[in-house]
Amino acid sequence: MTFTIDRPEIRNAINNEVTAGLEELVEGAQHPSVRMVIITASGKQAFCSGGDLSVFHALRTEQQSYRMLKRMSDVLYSIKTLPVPVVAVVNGAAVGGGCEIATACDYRLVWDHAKCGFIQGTLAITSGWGGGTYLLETLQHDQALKMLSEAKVYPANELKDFGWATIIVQEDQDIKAFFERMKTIHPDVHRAYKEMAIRKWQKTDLQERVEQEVRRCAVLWERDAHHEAVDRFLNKTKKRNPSS
Ligand SMILES: CC[C@H](C(=O)O)C(=O)SCCNC(=O)CCNC(=O)[C@H](O)C(C)(C)COP(=O)(O)OP(=O)(O)OC[C@H]1O[C@@H](n2cnc3c(N)ncnc32)[C@H](O)[C@@H]1OP(=O)(O)O
Repeated sequence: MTFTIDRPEIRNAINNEVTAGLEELVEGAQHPSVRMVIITASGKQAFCSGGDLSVFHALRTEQQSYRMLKRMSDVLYSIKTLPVPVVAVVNGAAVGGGCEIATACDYRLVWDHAKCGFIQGTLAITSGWGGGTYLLETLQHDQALKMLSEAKVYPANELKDFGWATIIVQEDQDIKAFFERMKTIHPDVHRAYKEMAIRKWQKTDLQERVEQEVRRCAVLWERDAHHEAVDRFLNKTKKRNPSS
C-alpha cells in the first residue's frame, strides 16, 4: 500500500484531513495481502513540513494541543507497529512533524536533495507526535540528542552518516532496486522480523514513552514563546503574499 501526502502547495503540511487519511491507511494495512506500506508525498520540494501552522496555530492551550498531538501520535504509533515493513520515500524536505512521520517508519529512502530535521525547537516546543521517542530508539544516543536539540535541517549525506537515512536516492532506479531486494524475501519473513521489533517495543513501554513526549510538548505549546514563534512564521508568509 502507498500513501501519498498531496498538499505540495503547502509543502505537504499535515491537517486533520491528512491525519484521517493516515488512520484509514492503518486500517487498510491490516489486510493479510498487504506486504509492505510506503509513505511518500507529492512534488520534489517537500515530503512533509509538519503540522499545518495555518490551522494548528488556533490551538492555544495545553488541552487543545494535546488532543491534536495525541491523535497524530496514536496514528504514528499504529504505523510504527504495523505488522509489515513501513518505508518512507522522502521526496523532499521533512521538517518538524514531517521528520517525525519519516522516523516512525522502518526505513527511510532519502532523495539526495532532501534536507530533514527536528526543527520543533525553533518554535519553542519539542517533538510531539512520538518522533523524538522513535529517534532515540533508532539512532546512537549522541546522534539522536544532537538531531533533536540542534533543531536544524541536515543534508542527505549527513542524515546517512547519522544512521537516519537508510539509503540516499539519486535516481528512481535506486528505489526500484531497494524494493526488488525486499521482494526476494518471503513476506512471512518480513512479518516475523517486524513482530520481533514490536515485541521489543511492547516490553520497553514505547507507547508510554510516546505519551510522555506528547504531554511534554502540550505543556510547551501553551507558552508565549511557542505562539510568538508561530506568529512570526505566519506573518512572514503574509508579508510575502498579502492575499494569503
Ligand atoms: C509536533 C509537530 C509540530 C506540530 O505542528 O504539531 C510541528 O510539526 S512543528 C514544525 C511545523 N513546521 C514548520 O515550522 C515548517 C515550516 N515550513 C518551512 O520551514 C518551509 O516551508 C520548508 C523548509 C518546509 C519549505 O521551504 P520552501 O522555501 O520550499 O517553501 P516555503 O517556506 O516558501 O513554503 C511554501 C508555502 O507553504 C507554506 N508552508 C510551508 N510549511 C508550512 C506549514 N508547516 N504550515 C503552514 N504553511 C506552511 C508557506 O507558508 C508558504 O506559503 P505561501 O502562502 O506560499 O507563502
